[in-house]
Amino acid sequence: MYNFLSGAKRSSIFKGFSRFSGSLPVKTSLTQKSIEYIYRVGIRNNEIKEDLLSETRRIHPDDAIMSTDRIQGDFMENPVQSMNAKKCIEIGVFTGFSSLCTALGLPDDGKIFALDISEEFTSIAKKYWKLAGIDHKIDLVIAPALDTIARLRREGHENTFDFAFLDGDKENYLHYYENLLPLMRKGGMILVDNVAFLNLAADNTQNDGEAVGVRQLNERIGRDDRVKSIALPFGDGIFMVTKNRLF
Ligand SMILES: C[S@@+](CC[C@H](N)C(=O)[O-])C[C@H]1O[C@@H](n2cnc3c(N)ncnc32)[C@H](O)[C@@H]1O
Repeated sequence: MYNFLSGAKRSSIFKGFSRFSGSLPVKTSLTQKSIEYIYRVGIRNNEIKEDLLSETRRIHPDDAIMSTDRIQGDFMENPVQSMNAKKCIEIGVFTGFSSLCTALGLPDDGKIFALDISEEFTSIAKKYWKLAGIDHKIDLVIAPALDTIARLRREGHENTFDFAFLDGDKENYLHYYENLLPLMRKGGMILVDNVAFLNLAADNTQNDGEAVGVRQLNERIGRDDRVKSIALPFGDGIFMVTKNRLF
């Protein structure tokens, strides 16, 4: 028997939870308590992930906010594993949390090209990748990511990547996307972090380079017929983008 509360009780509980934003009906019934509950039951315990994030907070307290959200990290392991991804690329490594999550979804012979410019941040990454026993899956490249992507394209890697995670400097987001897409195989997936960019993307009065960069890419993806896409409202917002065809 269908028993999702009685009709009257259901409608009284949901009253006020369906909010309208312009012409978009947004059904959100989640209270803060429920969000915390979902995080509690939904995130799998992993000591190395927790240790990496707490060392990041201790050593880089002012930058620790850059780590990918804990639930997003666990989320990304799932498409990586279910699509049998083997060849991945990440732009923006920081202390290595998102690369660790991607690597945990890969088979033993999978590979991530992990791109960053900071030896200092990524020294923590290397320590935890080794502790997790996944360091052999990650090739760290310390150089401006646009240069590394251009080199990969020249060296014949176009149409070969299964999965990409875009989380680098936001001013360059649109350039990263346009240069990453040719590297992806048909059906390959790009996850783009920070769709909301700390609530600045939705505020058109915020015109610094990073907010503008994120906004430009969000609008580009939404109109791009080379891909399927959906933006998911958790963490700082994440765009899931799948390449439709070769071009
Ligand atoms: C938001 S953090 C990445 C967070 C990471 N995904 C994680 O889960 O911890 C952005 C990173 O981009 C790097 N970055 C900034 N400019 C870059 C560039 N031109 N090329 C490559 N990486 C860059 C920074 O050093 C920083 O580590």
